[in-house]
Amino acid sequence: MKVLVIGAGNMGLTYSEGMSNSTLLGKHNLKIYDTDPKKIKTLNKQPQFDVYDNLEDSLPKSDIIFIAVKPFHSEDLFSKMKPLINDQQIFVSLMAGVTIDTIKDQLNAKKVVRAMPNLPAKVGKGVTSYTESEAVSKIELIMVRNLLDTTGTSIHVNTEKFIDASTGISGSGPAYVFYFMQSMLEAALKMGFSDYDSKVLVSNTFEGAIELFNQSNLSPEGWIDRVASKGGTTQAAIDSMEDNNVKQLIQDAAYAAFDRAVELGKDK
Ligand SMILES: NC(=O)C1=CN([C@@H]2O[C@H](COP(=O)(O)OP(=O)(O)OC[C@H]3O[C@@H](n4cnc5c(N)ncnc54)[C@H](O)[C@@H]3O)[C@@H](O)[C@H]2O)C=CC1
Ligand SMILES: O=C(O)[C@@H]1CCC=N1
Repeated sequence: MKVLVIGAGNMGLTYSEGMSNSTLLGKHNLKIYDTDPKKIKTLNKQPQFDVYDNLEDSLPKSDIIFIAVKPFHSEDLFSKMKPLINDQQIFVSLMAGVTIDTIKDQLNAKKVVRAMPNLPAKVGKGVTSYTESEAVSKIELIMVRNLLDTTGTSIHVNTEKFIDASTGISGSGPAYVFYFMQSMLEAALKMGFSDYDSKVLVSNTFEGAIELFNQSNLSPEGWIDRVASKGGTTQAAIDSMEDNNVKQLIQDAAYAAFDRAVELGKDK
């Protein structure tokens, strides 16, 4: 099985590293193609990848092709790929919004998997949702899933609506968590802690809370009850968030990302 990754940015490189560190692909079965000469130069120093600056030499002989460019680059890319592809190849798009129908039409491809990963894939803790076009067989889907899972875990969804929805939850989600972290860091700094101490307080609070959650069957609400004493400090904080409708605002944000994913698909 020969894999090509198109676009060596955050996501493309993360997947390339995940796949090359796994036992799924033998040596020289992972190719990376990018148009940025600086990226090519840096990547050429990494022996685990075969790096290409053109599609003619990299695309025709690949079995599974990951597409990890920004959505607005897809149209131009597809027009260049179109003459070089065949019906047996499987295209795995990591792009937000771009629909399977768009990929099938603009690329003239049959086998398409649309996936929505997230950035913790960089540390093997990613979560990816994925769905496929009719022409992708069960075995092919398992092969793709195994490749996706080299960066963490994945869930299969039956419709693309859930790819757009998961963009609003898990795809963009790490940024919401970082936003919360940034807010807590700024609060700690305002209270007079040093940069270093603020970071230790905030990062360990997040890490510890996630660990508690993962090691139990308790819901986040259940854990809030364990932290909060009646009439105490946590209750004061939670009351303040409830008064300010923070839960609703976070849900609105997730829906804004979901809506934007749908909109990106319509722009094409
Ligand atoms: N960054 C994230 O957290 C997530 C990103 N995504 C999706 O992944 C895709 C890539 O995002 P990032 O990796 O963050 O972008 P990025 O900007 O880090 O990487 C894109 C790469 O594509 C290359 N490129 C541009 N045009 C090209 C072309 N025609 N042929 C070959 N290479 C080309 C660029 O040189 C760059 O290296 C996007 O479509 C995004 O929607 C999905 C989920 C999470
Ligand atoms: O912001 C974006 O459009 C991409 C998709 C999910 C995370 N990053």
